[in-house]
Amino acid sequence: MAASLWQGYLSSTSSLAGPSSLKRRLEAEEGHRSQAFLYSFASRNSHYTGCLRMLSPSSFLATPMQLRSFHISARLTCSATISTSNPSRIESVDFKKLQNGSDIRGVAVAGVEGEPVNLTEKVAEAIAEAFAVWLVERKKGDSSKQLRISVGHDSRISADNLQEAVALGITRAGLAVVLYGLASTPAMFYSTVTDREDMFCPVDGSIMITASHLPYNRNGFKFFTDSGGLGKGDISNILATAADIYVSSTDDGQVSSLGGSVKRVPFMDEYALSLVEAVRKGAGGLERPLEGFHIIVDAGNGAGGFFPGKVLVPLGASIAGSQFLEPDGMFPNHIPNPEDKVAMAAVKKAVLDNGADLGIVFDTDVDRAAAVDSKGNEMNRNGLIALLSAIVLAEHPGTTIVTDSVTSDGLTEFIENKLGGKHHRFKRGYKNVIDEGIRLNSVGQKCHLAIETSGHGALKENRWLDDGAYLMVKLLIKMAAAKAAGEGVGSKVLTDLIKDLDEAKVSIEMRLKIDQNHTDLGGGHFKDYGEKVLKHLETVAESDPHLKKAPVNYEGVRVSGYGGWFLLRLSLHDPVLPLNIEGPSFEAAQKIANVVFSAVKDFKVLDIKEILGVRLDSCELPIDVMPLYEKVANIT
Ligand SMILES: O=P(O)(O)OC[C@H]1O[C@H](O)[C@H](O)[C@@H](O)[C@@H]1O
Repeated sequence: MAASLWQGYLSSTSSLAGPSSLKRRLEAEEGHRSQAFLYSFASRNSHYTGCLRMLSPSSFLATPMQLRSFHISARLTCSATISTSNPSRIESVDFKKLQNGSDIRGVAVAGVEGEPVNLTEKVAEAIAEAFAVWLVERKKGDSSKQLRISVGHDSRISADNLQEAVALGITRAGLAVVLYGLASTPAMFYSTVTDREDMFCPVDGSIMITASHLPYNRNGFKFFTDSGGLGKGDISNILATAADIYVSSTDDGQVSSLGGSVKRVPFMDEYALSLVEAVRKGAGGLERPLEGFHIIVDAGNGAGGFFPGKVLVPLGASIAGSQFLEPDGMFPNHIPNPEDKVAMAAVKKAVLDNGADLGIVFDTDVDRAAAVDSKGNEMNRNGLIALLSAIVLAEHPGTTIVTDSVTSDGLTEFIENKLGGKHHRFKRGYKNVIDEGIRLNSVGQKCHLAIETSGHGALKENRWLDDGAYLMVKLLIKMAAAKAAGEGVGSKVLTDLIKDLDEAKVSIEMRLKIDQNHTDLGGGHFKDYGEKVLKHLETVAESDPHLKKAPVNYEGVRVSGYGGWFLLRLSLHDPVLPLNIEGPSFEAAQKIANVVFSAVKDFKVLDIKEILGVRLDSCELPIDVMPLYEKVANIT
């Protein structure tokens, strides 16, 4: 039996508790990883899973307690023929719980109390295999060639392990794998519609390994074909297939090899070039249309670090002061999330400190974005929607703008009365919003932009690709065009576009939890309970002369009154009723909060502490409702 000797880094990313198997994964790196071998085997008395990889010091970290610094250099002797004589059945997993709307999300790294790992490598393998099976079924008319799937990931610490597992699952189903490494979610969709055989494109399907802005211990998957992101129904089917694959597999120590159907290509370069070309085209064909502009990017240590060097620099912009471009799955600086106040404050500070013209912030996987102008004014949430609406409506007068449900009344007024467009306020959820934009066009109602307050957004001209980077491309084109027209360099052209947007003085978002362990729930489903709360609130609101129910509304209860509005709705995923309130003053917001409070206070399963926080004076606030006042920091 010939033994192979390897040297590299050994680290643990799994629970220290329980009789979990030991897996060692060895990857030989030769040149550009032209040859990759994957071995796995089990050991009953080990209490951690391991990962060994050569020359890859950055991503393999230790237990979450010491994640930043734990690296053990090890010499391991490993034989491909090792096997156990007693194969153990793998631990049971509730695959349904991994569904998050049209995404898959789970806990991939152990160590956070109350959050056991449910997205193990074995689970990931089964899910990837199930996606491959789904894809084969869908493309069965085209059986002449081996189908291929691209795989990319964001900067999470579990990314490399999951990527290997995903590649294994796909090859087991007999499909080819194209690995992109660190990538953005929109680039993955782009790979399904790009004609570049030297890059193995178009691929038939694509998997992005990401959990967006969620904490470091989570991870998940998004799936694409050339028709866009998979929907909820497809994800449910894939998870059901994956559960079957998973239970019929054993952790038997058999050698698995990725074989030769795995390729690696620098696809992000190709995608970045498409953004560069879009700006050049939009700016009248100039090679360096951003010459003279100083633009700062804050990637929050996610996957967006490519943007300054590969998009802005070729266009001629200065990127000095751009920050947090290095991928770091512990997100040491701030959460990469354009809705997050700390993230927005960070990019704002960088813009002001450096005297830049514009700041751009991305979420972890770059399907969401926001901006700040040279004065530090934030252009996110309603502001970003207003800005993109102004740009799109100038190109397509009268078009419909589809948004999510938590957009402001001020935005409607701006789109309809100032820009002459139509605001179609739909449901929360980027896929809901984008699909609605596509549907409207199919029934003859023109729509060119579908965008959420979260910073997700898609344009018809860009194949409805949900792409934060492309939203920023639209802003860059506007700035470049203004410069070319002799209107000067800077972001004033953007600021001016939304000067008539009337933003509410107070904007509050709360998430009222439905306690699933409460005896009053009586074993019922939280969604049914939430619906009861909403029904009751609706009845109360209808009988209150100060209030007016929104005439058209697609989810929850949306009501105007006291110069502002509220929306209470069921979360898309969680046992939570998110409550949004906007008002012209804190007093008005309090009055609105009182309405909701009085209506829902007898629903004991609902945690209404947060509303209490709005009702009381700050001096009377109990400690546990204090966080509300951070939310109220939106008072302008
Ligand atoms: O309904 P919520 O819990 O507020 O979540 C709603 C959000 O869920 C996910 O994060 C989706 O990616 C977003 O598009 C959506 O807006």
